[in-house]
Amino acid sequence: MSTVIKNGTIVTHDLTYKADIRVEGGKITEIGPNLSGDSELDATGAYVMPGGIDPHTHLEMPFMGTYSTDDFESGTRAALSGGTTMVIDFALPSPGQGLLDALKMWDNKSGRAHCDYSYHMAVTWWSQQVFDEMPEVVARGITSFKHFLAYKGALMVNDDELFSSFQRLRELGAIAMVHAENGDVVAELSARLLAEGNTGPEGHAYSRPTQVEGEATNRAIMIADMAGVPLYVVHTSCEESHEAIRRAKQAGKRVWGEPLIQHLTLDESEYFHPDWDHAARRVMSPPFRNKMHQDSLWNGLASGSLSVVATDHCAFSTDQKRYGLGDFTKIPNGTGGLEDRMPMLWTNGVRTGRITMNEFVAVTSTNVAKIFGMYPRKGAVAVGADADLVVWDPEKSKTITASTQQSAIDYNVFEGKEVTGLPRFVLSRGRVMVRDGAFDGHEGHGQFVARDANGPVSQALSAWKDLTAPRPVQRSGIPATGV
Ligand SMILES: NC(=O)NCCC(=O)O
Ligand SMILES: [Zn+2]
Ligand SMILES: [Zn+2]
Repeated sequence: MSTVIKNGTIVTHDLTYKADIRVEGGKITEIGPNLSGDSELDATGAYVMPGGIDPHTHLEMPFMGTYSTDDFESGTRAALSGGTTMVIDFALPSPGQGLLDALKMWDNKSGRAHCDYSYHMAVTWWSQQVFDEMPEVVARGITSFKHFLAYKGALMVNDDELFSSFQRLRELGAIAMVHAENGDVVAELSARLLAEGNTGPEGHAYSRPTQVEGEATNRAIMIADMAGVPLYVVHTSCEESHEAIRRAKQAGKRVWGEPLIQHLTLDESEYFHPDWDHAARRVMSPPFRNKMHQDSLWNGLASGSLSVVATDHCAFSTDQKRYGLGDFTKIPNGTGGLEDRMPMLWTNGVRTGRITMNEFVAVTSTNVAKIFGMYPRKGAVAVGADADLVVWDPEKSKTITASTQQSAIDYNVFEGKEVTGLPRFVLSRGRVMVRDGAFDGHEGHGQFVARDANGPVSQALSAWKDLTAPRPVQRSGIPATGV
């Protein structure tokens, strides 16, 4: 059975052209004019793009005494409804828990996914066991490892652990990832703010100024460079962090930055809202920033110093947020966004001229696939690629509201925002999951995607580090050892 997407304009990260696409057996089998097939999807007036890939989600994640509410079922339903056809979630061992044990837990949850998925592994503690289990994790196609420099006393690792882990990742050809906020400083500032009576959600923003992010980003970049491993900085929210990434890139270091759609489009005024629930629902780390920082992030996407737009989807209900009434440090950190990332980025990025359509495809899909070792199977409109495709109607509009969303939580941080640019059809390995805007998915359709280690960037960096590694100077006439 073949499906043909007809009369659309294909938009990839580097090309825009008119052609039809034939899909068969879950793959793209032909691209060209005047194709026909067993069934047809009309893409007249629409763009046909690689489905979005969100490289940063936390579905049913144990965190801050609870579990994030969206699981692999509701989370991937939300993803597909917004044009995202793959997510990479974080397998998160509790400190003391083995990596392989955590993977089993994530495998038990992900069977309900509607779309394809992969995992990053989190390194939340360091030991011989973690060191020994890393090769098996990489062999299973989980080739990126996240480290938290924040969340002191919970998930945070120290610099010696970070350096040990980064060196191991270099040996394995894996990618290092970092949540870059200085957890020691955040803990001190939080204690002081609480003691001074700053107990509300705005205290969360006060406790995490941009300096804590800039410092930690710079530190992680330098440690990664000394270890010789490529580094991916998650949720880059401010100029200080972006500046560190920009500077590192200019100096030839291998680093990528990932702004979130929330940081691009929402600002810190949310935390000063008179309604406690409104403010607490927006508590995430790092917090939202001001317009200057937002401009920096947009400019980074346009110039290429920032590479990906993600969501960090980690959705907690209002009741869960209320764990933090009277103490902002107990508000579960995280916001949703999976259904809204693509329409919000299109509306605020492409329609305003901040980024091009091709840049949109790059930062929502292709760059993710390249960085994380699954290109061109994912992130491409090419013969042989998985038929993860979105037929994007640039004129279709809606107002975002929790009452019609797929996410299981009771609010939406983008409530009331008008978006123009929405999926008409979304295909996951050829199966139509969204039809004329209506969800028509299938629980359990999603498959795990094993990713490659030792990508071109890892190879190049390793070769350069080997070439420039310290070597003893060979001197004649002087004994090599003392007498
Ligand atoms: N970002 C956030 O506030 N929650 C999710 C966990 C993380 O990525 O730090
Ligand atoms: Zn994080
Ligand atoms: Zn996260």
